[in-house]
Amino acid sequence: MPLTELLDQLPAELLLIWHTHRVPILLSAVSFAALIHLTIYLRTKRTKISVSPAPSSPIEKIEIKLRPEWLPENTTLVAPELNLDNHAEDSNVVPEAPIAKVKKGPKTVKGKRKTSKKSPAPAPSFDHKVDKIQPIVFFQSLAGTTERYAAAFEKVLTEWTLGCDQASSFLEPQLQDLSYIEYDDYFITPPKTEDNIKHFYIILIPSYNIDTVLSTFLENLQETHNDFRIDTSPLNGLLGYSVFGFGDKEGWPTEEEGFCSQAREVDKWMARLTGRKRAYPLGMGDVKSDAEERLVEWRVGVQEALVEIAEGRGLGEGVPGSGDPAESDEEDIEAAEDSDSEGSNPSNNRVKKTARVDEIEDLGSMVDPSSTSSPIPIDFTSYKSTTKPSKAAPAPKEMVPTTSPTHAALTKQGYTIIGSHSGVKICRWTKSALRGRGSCYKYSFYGIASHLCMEATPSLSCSNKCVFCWRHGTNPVGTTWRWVTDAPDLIFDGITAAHYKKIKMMKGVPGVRAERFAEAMRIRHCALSLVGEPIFYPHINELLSIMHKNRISTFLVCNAQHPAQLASLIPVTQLYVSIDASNKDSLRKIDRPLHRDFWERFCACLDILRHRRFEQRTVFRLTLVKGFNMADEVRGYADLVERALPGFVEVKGVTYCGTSAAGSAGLTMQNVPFYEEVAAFVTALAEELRNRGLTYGIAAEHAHSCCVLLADSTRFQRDGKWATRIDFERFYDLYERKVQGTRVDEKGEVVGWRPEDYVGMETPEWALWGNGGFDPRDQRVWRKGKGKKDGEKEKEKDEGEVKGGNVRLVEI
Ligand SMILES: Cc1cc2nc3c(=O)[nH]c(=O)nc-3n(C[C@H](O)[C@H](O)[C@H](O)COP(=O)(O)O)c2cc1C
Ligand code: SF4
Repeated sequence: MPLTELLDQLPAELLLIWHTHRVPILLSAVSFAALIHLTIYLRTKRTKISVSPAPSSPIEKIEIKLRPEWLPENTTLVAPELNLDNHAEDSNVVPEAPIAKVKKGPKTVKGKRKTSKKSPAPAPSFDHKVDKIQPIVFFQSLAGTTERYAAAFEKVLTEWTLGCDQASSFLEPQLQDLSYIEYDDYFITPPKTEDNIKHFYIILIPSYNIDTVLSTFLENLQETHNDFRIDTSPLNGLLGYSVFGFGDKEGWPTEEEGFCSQAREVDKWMARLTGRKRAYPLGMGDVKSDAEERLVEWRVGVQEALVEIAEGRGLGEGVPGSGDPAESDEEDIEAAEDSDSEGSNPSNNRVKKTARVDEIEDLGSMVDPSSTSSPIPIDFTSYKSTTKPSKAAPAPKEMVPTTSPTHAALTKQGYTIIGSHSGVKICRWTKSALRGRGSCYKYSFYGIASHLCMEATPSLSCSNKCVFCWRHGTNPVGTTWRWVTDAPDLIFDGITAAHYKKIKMMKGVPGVRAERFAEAMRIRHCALSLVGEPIFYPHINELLSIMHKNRISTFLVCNAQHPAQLASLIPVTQLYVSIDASNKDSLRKIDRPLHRDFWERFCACLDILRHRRFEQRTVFRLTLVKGFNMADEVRGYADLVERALPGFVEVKGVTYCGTSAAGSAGLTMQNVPFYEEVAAFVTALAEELRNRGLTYGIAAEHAHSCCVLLADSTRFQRDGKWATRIDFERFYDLYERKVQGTRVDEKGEVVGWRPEDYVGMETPEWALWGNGGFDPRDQRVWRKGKGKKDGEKEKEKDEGEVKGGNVRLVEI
């Protein structure tokens, strides 16, 4: 057949083939495509796994996302600096560039469609023959005070409901922590239960003039009220409610100055959400004076209101639910506007209803751009007003003014306050070393002689309220830097001068050794761990540079709550992160963080530490508190070690100060672990890490301060012997680029130094695990009643000074 004829017939032939074999052809094509897809997928997965190099490799790339809300406020750290490249040397990380702090986008509220503003849901009638009252005691607590009051309150209320004449009308009161419940289950409508169960809300809350979980609760209440799809009074189905606030008159003497401000806000929003079903007036108590008394008074009033309801008389005259018409919504708005203009909590700004139209048009600029691809949630509930001109920001205040009670309390405890936010204190180990009675564990592990060490902080404020913090109740707390800021050189001059002054005062103390006294007049080390959070200070990098320039080593401890600042930190001699718990729940209980997203912040800090391990010595500091963070947490801690791969893990038993602050945090001597218990914990942790193929071993101990050191044996051993000590001079030389480091990039070019570049001498024999950790050249002094017992492993659970009957243990 000629070619032209063949070509003419080709389309018809192909069509015939297609019609005859189309099913197998299609199936083969689909299978082929699936095979290719699967291959690509598996290859990608394998590639991801193999990207993670061995722990000590200096070419690991990790991506750490710094959320916009983590960017510090009122500091000199600006967005472009906030990446992991901001070191004294080059870095190999590709961080996600943080975006400027953005306005919070509107929240999506799930709820039923609003029927009509003018037709609130029918109020529940209470038939005392068949209906039951379910009281729910809600509380929120950051530092534990309200939680304790709420638990006691619920107990007394339960006894009362069981014993009162109307007992048959009451179900057992429930206690609910607002931190754990789903707001939507309770604060959009009353809980769904059997028809004859009617709810009564009792709310106990403290007040915080900073952004905390309480702000979230308040925002939720007002957003629910403002959501046009939800009835303005969706909690009208409640029998009633009442709120009690705990505040502090010492700091916030009057309501105008903020006393119980958030309790007042909650009461206001609950009035709106319930259609004014305030069963008993808002109660308020000052935790430092009359809280107990006020709470009892208020409870009696609430009980009387409950009796009225149980006996079918409702909430009394003039209150909706008793037949009197609800106050109009307009009045409601007016009242809210008034209270706004009176300067209520700035975190609780609302959208005025009259501003709604503008806001709908404005929404485009407020919605998170990432959400625009998905179906746009209908949401006009933002509480941040865009129409109201913002008031000028108040001038910053001093963190610890000289006239404040905090200043007086800290000074009494031996701190010298420098400027208005820095502090220095001579620690007991410095005194001990001056007298030849031994240095702290930092000497055994790293070679820091305590008489050459200064303990200081540039920020007395902290964003946690750890249960074991012995400065508790005296140091200020806060989530953002909002204070007058002192210059770093002034702080440096101030703390060093104060330290020397304190050393000089030791001149006449019996036992002080002349040579050590002379040596102490030249500070060699600074432990930035005294109190508060050093990286909170906006100019921390400048302060660190001054120290390094003066050849003072820096041991900086941070609480893993400020990832942006941690990412921006220049290298320090040894970087610590406090690891106070192995999981979110436990961390919340023990650190009582003020940040809502504390766990995400914590995890981000671990990732930053993982990256930092290539350029400086990184340390996990675990503080073991029996009953809080020890039992069954070994695997959890091992997970965290595996995540951050620190060079060292210091495990320390908590030190106890028998102050009322510790007691009120629920801490007693029973929470202090014995040294054997700490040692057993460390042994179990080391085994768990070994089982995971991680190269940690127990390097050293300082039984005297109940502290054990785990270290990465691939990095801190020399010829099979532990070398945990530091070559400080070499660190400064590396820092000043007088000598070259050995950290290389992917191309093999030197980009900086590694912790291995300033490893010092071998760990001395007496400091090794099993040898106790006390330098034989020093004289060991036993406190009264604590003589040396058989064997070195006696129960050294309360080393410290005895002051006024209280055991005060001093950690550094
Ligand atoms: C950072 C901070 C801010 C506070 N702000 C206020 C305030 O604005 N008004 C007030 O009355 N009390 C304020 N207080 C006092 C607390 O409300 C009070 O200590 C309360 O007992 C804390 O309760 P909690 O332990 O259950 O968290 C504040 C306390 C702190 C630590
Ligand atoms: S992080 Fe430190 S200063 Fe802050 S509360 Fe905890 S122990 Fe105290």
